[in-house]
Amino acid sequence: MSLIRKRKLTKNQTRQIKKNQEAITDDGTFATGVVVSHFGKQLDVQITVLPQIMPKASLTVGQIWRCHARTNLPMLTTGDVVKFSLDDIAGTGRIEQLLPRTTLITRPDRYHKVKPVASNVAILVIVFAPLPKPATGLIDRYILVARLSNIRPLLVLNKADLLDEHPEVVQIYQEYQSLGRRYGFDVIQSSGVDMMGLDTLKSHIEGRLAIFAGQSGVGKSSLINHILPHAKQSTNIISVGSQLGQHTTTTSRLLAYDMGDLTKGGIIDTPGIREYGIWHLSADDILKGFDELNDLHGACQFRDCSHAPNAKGCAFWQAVADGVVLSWRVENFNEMVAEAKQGQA
Ligand SMILES: Nc1nc2c(ncn2[C@@H]2O[C@H](COP(=O)(O)OP(=O)(O)OP(=O)(O)O)[C@@H](O)[C@H]2O)c(=O)[nH]1
Ligand SMILES: [Zn+2]
Repeated sequence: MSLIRKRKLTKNQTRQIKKNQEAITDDGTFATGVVVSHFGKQLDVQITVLPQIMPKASLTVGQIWRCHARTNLPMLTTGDVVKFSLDDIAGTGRIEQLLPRTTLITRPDRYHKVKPVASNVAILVIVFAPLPKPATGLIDRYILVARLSNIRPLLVLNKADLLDEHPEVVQIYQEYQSLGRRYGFDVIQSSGVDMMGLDTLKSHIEGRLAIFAGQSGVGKSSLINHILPHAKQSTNIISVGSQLGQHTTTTSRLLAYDMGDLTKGGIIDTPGIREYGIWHLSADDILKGFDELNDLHGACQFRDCSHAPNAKGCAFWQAVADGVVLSWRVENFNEMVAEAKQGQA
C-alpha cells in the first residue's frame, strides 16, 4: 500500500516549491549546527561550525538558535545536522539544508505515516532492572529497533544493588549476555545507589550520540543525571538569538556531554522511543531483531511455518529442544508477529 497521497498542487504552490528548491546553495553565510530540540514547527539548533562570512560578530560555536525549516525539507528531528541561515534582526534562523544522516530511528504514527524519532544515534541503551520486574518482550522490542535502525544496542541491568533478592533477574542478565557475545552487543550492570558500573556505561557511550529506552521506573533519568550532572540546567538554556527565553514543552532534546562541543556526543531524551509501535512490520522485519532465529530463517520444514510450539518441523523449536535457543525468545518473537498482524487487520 502506498503511503503517499497524491494531490494536485495549485500554481502558487508549485511556484513556491520551485523557489524553495532553487535558493539552497550556501553562499558562505550558513552556519552548521545540530538540532537539539524541537517542538511543533520550531527547532532549536546549536551551532557547531560558524559561517565563513560572519553576519554577526557575537556569533559563537555552542549558541542555540531557534529556527524554522524550509518547507521542502523532510521532517527534521533531534540529532539532525543542518545548515541554517540567520536572520540577525529577528534573531531567528531558517534551516536550509539537512546533511546526510548516519542513522535514523523512525516510528509509525496513528495515520500510518512514518515519523522520525532521532537521527545520527550510534548507540541505543536499553535499561532494565530487578524492579520493576523485567519484561523481556520490551527489551526484545528495543533490540529490534536497534537492529532495524543499524544502531548498536547496549543492555544495562540497573539497580544491581537489588540483585541479591532477585536471582531470576541474574539469569535473564546471563542469557542476554550470552546472546550479546554471539551477536556483538554488550550487556553490563550498573547501580546509582552504590555507584557501580557508571564509568563502564560512560566509556561505552562517550563521544557518541546515545538514546535511552526501557520500562518506566528502571532508572533511566537517574542514570542520565549521573552521567550528565549538568543535564538539568541544560533544559533551561536561553535561546541566544531569539531571546525567547526558556523552553517549556519540548518533545525531545539532546543533552550534550560537553555543552559547548556537540562533537563530543550526548544523550537524546525523547518520548518517541517509548511509543514505538510495530504494526507496520512484517514477520521478516521482526525476525531481524532476533539474531539467533534469523540464523534459522528458512530452515523450518514448511515455508509458511507458524513457529507455534507444536508446529511440525519447526526449526525454532527444534533449536529450543537442542538447547541452543531460549524458548522465551521464540515466544516473544511470536507475540510480536501476532501483535503486528493484529494491528494490520
Ligand atoms: N535501588 C535502586 N534504585 C534506583 C536506582 N536508580 C534509580 N533508582 C530509583 O528508581 C526510581 C525510578 O527512577 P527513574 O530514574 O525516575 O526511572 P526512569 O526509568 O527514568 O522512569 P520514567 O521516567 O518513568 O521512564 C526512583 O525512585 C529512583 O530513586 C538504583 O541504581 N538502585
Ligand atoms: Zn518454524
